[in-house]
Amino acid sequence: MKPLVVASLPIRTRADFSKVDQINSDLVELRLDYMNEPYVDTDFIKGHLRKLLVTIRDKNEGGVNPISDELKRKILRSLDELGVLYDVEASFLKRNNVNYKGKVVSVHYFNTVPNFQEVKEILEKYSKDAFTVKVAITGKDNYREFLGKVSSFDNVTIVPMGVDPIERIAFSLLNSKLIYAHAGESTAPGQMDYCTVNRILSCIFNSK
Ligand SMILES: O=C1C[C@@](O)(C(=O)O)C[C@@H](O)[C@@H]1O
Repeated sequence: MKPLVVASLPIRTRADFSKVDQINSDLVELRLDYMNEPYVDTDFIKGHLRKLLVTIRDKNEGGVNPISDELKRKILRSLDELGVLYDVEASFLKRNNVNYKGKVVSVHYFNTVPNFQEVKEILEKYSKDAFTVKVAITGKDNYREFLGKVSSFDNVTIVPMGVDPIERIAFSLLNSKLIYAHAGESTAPGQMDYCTVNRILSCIFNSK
């Protein structure tokens, strides 16, 4: 199945929200952790519900600015009331009671490839009810074999980080619900621009 293309967009100021309307991808990820004080424009969210994936990335999983669990919990709960898709780390869910059903549950390893059992437990716990469970891993050691094992699970999103961006296309064809790309400014190593991703996937899936 063709993966959904997520254009990841750093949001530093309220003016940055207006960039969403210029982006023609399946989803636009609003990286609110780029803001010093994350701000949710409720009217804007309501007007773009089906296009948005809101992320407030924990600093210890690649986030830019620190945010307290309390503030993040409050924002995620308000986003849940609006019915908008958001990303929440499995590690955050261990500490906080917020809804993950129909949301992106994520885990990120920027330095090493972890023990598979750790990720297997996350996949088994969340993949039934989440929108998808996303596993993002740095391109070191046995990361291909590791992500190959992740691809055998249902409802996963596979993100190899810091490698040739074409590998994201390859893994997305294996079995990945989402493929992350940039809209001019990368939010992680190894992203391709979303227009190129759209073009490549159209060639692959329109030719099938
Ligand atoms: O978790 C992910 C994946 C990502 O880290 C990437 O490697 O494309 C980019 C982040 O913005 C997103 O929240």
